[in-house]
Amino acid sequence: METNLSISVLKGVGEKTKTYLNKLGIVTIDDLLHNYPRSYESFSKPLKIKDMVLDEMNSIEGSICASINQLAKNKIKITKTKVKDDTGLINIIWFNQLYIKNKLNSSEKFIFKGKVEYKYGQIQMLSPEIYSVDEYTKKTEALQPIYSLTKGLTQNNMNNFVKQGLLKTRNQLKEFLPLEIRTAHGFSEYNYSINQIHYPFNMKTYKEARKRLVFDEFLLFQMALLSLKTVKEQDSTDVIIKDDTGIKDILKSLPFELTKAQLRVWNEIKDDLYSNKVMNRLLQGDVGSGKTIIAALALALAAKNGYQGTIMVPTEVLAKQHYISLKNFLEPFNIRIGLLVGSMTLKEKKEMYNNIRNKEIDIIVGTHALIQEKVTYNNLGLVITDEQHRFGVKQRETLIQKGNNPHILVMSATPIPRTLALIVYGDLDVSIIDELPPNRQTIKTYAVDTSYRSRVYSFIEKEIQKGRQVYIICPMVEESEDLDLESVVEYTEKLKQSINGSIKISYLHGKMKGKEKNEIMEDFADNKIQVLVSTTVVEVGVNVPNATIMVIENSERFGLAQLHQLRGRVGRGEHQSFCILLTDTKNEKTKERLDVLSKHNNGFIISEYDLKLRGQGDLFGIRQHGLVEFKLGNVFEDIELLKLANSIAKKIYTKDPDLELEAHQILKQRLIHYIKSHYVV
Ligand SMILES: Nc1ncnc2c1ncn2[C@@H]1O[C@H](COP(=O)(O)OP(=O)(O)OP(=O)(O)O)[C@@H](O)[C@H]1O
Repeated sequence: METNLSISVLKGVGEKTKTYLNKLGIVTIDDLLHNYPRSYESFSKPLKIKDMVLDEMNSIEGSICASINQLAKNKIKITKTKVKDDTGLINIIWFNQLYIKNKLNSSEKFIFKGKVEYKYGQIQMLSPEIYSVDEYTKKTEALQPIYSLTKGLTQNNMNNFVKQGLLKTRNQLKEFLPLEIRTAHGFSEYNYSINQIHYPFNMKTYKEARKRLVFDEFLLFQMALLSLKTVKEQDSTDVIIKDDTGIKDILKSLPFELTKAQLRVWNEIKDDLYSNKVMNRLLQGDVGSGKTIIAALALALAAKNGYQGTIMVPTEVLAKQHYISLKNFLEPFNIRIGLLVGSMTLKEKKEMYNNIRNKEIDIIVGTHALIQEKVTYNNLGLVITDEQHRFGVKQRETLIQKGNNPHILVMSATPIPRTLALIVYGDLDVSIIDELPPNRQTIKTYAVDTSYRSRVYSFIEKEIQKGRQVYIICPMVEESEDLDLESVVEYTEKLKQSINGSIKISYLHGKMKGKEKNEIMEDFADNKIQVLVSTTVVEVGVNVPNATIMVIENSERFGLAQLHQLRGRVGRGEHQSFCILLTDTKNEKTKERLDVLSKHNNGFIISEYDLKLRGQGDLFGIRQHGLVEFKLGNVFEDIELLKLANSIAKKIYTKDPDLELEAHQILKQRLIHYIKSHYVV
């Protein structure tokens, strides 16, 4: 059975439904079967009649006392039944289903599942489902899937499609885990697991299925990572870095001293660069901890030793900002910096390509534009990617390929525990900047409801009078039809009416052209714009130390890690900064989340809370940051399985580097499919 058949082969999937399913990432039967339930519900044990809860769904077990069929005045056919157990009696009513009366044999017991209401002066159950005792007992053990939906789809639709999918592929999915691994670690069979993850017989079979499928996800991910990784930790490099004399002068020229944590990390990086092995290091640091200067020093060291270096960042705004910082830090020391981003004109780009090729530039800062075919580097010795989880692994690889075993530094502001980082990022060494520069004041954070908005605006006016600047974050770009969310464009208009007319306000969002965005950010950096209303495009790494207020509208929409990142845009200078989280949420969990932010400023602590507060599979921003997408696996809770997958992936490659053994053929096919669907640039 070909599981990559289109979902259109299923009954009930027409063009419209197909687009709805596509929205959920479901294109083939294979996708459908790997679209696991979001959660499950099970049938609860039947209650005694006296314990029924009014206005809720109840299940009761009882026998029939009497049943009659009647015709009501409005011609509706009614079946009325009295059911009793040892605690009481209840009336049950069905409409237009006269056949039910014959079904209800008075010598048998039945289970009735339905809503109990007080109507016409008595308690009654309306149109319940009817089960035999045996049937119902089975249901209490089984788990019913609940799927994520999109507009146009119902749980019934999804159930129907998945059931058809399972029927079509019945026990013919190709098992790809070698038998040896399955038996050694007690993993259940593939077909069984897929069936059980959708319709578990009971909790035990669900757990078995989940364990197997989580392992699958982790194994494929680890194997993909290893297969894409052409540069291994142990590889030697021809990049020779010996002389750091120039660096001492740069350090002396800085307007600040490096913190202890920065110094430690800088030494770790320097040691790597001095060794004859390729550096493969992850640099983690909380927001505002000062990663940029470390990157600048590493690039300068490479340049002073005759090598080109690049730094690839996810947005043009950030590229421009890094370009300016690096110029300030390094140009006085005869290090030439260039910028390469998509929005440059063809002429500008061509000129930059030439400069790079002829080594008239030492350090190139840019976005994806850096990995274009036309870019030929001249002695590329160091590749830095900032916020790399926004890039596919493949993109990082493409850049590395353009050098001759260059050193690699990956920078990230998403705090994750060290053991996890090691696995999730492959075998990178990890350096952590766990200290903020001195004289930073804690950002005062408040979660308030929208009735405070006008007070917030007065506060904004006061800070602006003092010369400071403000960010306001809204979740949407344009007015949205079905959600009551603030949109950037509308909001800016409203804001202009609500605050002092002389305040300069502008907006920024991801759909604007690169050039336009750069101009706005430059104006904001130069204090030509005082209030910037923006979507989360400012989230990653924007550095305007004069900004002291961060207002986040609809803050309930964001995860903790993202809120922490957003808040990190203020408090980057000497002035006291504030973060105001506006929300009208009544949800206790959300309030708790916002409360964590009000109490804590340290990203590592916040990430631990995030883990505790969020449920399974929805961990602190990893998914939201696109770091790694696991459908079932939770890299924290399933860490043992992740470690196992890591070691088994390595074993498989050691034994069979090109996956040529017979026992690995189906695994290889599955892996190719996985890589194609996850990592194609
Ligand atoms: N040791 C230091 N002492 C004082 N200021 C510092 C120090 N190191 C960096 N800074 C300043 O702190 C600010 C934040 O630094 P940087 O932009 O490098 O942070 P970051 O780690 O990249 O943060 P983010 O992840 O939020 O982008 C900058 O204005 C920088 O000049």
